[in-house]
Amino acid sequence: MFESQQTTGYVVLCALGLLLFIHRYWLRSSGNLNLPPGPPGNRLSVGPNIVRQFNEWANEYGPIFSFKNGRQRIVVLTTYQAAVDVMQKHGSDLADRPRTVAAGEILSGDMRTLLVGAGERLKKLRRALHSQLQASAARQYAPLQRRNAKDYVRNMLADPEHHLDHGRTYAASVIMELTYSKTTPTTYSDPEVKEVVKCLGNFFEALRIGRYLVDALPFLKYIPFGGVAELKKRHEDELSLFESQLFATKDRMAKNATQPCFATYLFEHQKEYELSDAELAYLAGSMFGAGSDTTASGLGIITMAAATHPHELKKVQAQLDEVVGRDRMPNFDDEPVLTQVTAFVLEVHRWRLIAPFGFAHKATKDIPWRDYIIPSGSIVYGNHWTIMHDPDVFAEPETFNPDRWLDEKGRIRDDLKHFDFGFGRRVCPGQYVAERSLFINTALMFWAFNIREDPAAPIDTMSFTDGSVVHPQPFRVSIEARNPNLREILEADVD
Ligand code: HEM
Repeated sequence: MFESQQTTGYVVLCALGLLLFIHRYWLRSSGNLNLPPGPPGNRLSVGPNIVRQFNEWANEYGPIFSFKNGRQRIVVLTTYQAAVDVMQKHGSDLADRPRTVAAGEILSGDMRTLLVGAGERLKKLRRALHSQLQASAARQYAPLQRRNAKDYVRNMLADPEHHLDHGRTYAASVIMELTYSKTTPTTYSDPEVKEVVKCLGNFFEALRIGRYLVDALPFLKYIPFGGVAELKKRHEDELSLFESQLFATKDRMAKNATQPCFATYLFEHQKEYELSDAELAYLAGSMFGAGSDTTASGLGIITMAAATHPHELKKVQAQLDEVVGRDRMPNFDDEPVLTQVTAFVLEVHRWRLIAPFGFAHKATKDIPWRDYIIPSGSIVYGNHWTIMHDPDVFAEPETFNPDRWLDEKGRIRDDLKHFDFGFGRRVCPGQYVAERSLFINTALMFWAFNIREDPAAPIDTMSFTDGSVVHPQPFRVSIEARNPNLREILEADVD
């Protein structure tokens, strides 16, 4: 009896599956799978504030919308489920990047990982990155991350007004040491760092839609005047900067005067990866662009969230007091039990996105989703902001609520994800290093300080810079040590 019921169940399921398949096949073959809905006409420019525009269209058109930008079709996914179904499950069909002539081909000589299209070169670059940044490798940076996080605490204690700059200093120092084994103190005013930051500014400028005519008229690439000449010059300057940093490390290697780092690893494995000197220089050089700016922004948002949500800060501090106590500072070994710290950071990733509309992927196959088709060749964005504010998954999405990341036993939920690090095959390779940076700084900062909003200067938590990676606009906070012996404990602490 039970067996026959089970068999009938299977038959019904198979029949339903077959019907669905036939329906899809019929829709596709009859050309009836629709293009996703979207604003009419040709949107040659989506306006200066892409985040706002994408959010408005998400409200109007729902989980998926599309529009034409010149000859290019752009498709945007706006809900959590759409992101899982398309960006994650079709990761291999979306591993490519759209062509960017100004930023990718000319300025970066087609060597900046972020913009390299799918293919052999990308595989080699990502393999090299992965070997040094994957979860197990990321653990080796614990001492350097914690040492710099303590400097962050020291800087906050001495000069709370410049808290955003201290976040930048932390992020720059960690990346410079991890990449080139640079151990001399790093600040944003260092000439070397200033040069790298200038290159990063040039890069984001070149990425801006409509900034360079050559993106609309690629043949201009071969006529080196005006914008193209400027981009070529910037490429030469950038390459020579990245090469000088890389070869300085090689010189130190020859003198046995360097610690192992990403650059030394690259030289030792250059033959295996079959990468040229210029490719190595870019691979190492663009770590700063990808890893420093983003991490610094994350630290700023954490301070913003703490100052504007005192109740949530207190909850984290209560756990810190219980697990760590007041006589020593937290460390990475405490991480598994400091679930409130992890939940706070996860909620920061959801609440205010560091890369709010994500980075462009390119479809290399037709991708069906529900009754729609994402045509091969489309540029596809998973809109991080709306995905992480999807009310079907995150109740009251505007509310900063770290508890949503915890299960009933207070453990971190494993059925929920944030997409601040992107998707599928192009997911951020630095995510483990970044997560550990945000964890240790949050643990140390919240252990050390009460962070408060200054009632005379209320914080606008929606006030951010524009761009692919955004930063909080400057805001004031009051920072007060929780322990009168903070300085002594800091000095006595050894890694
Ligand atoms: C909180 C900090 C960070 C955030 C929010 C972040 C976010 C992202 C995002 C959204 C992408 C693009 C993913 C996509 O296309 O779907 C990306 C790519 C990348 N990130 Fe990160 N990132 C962070 C930190 C780092 C760090 C610390 C490093 C290096 C140490 C790093 C290295 C890279 C690289 C090399 C890429 C290009 C990968 C590719 O295009 O294949 N990132 N990151």
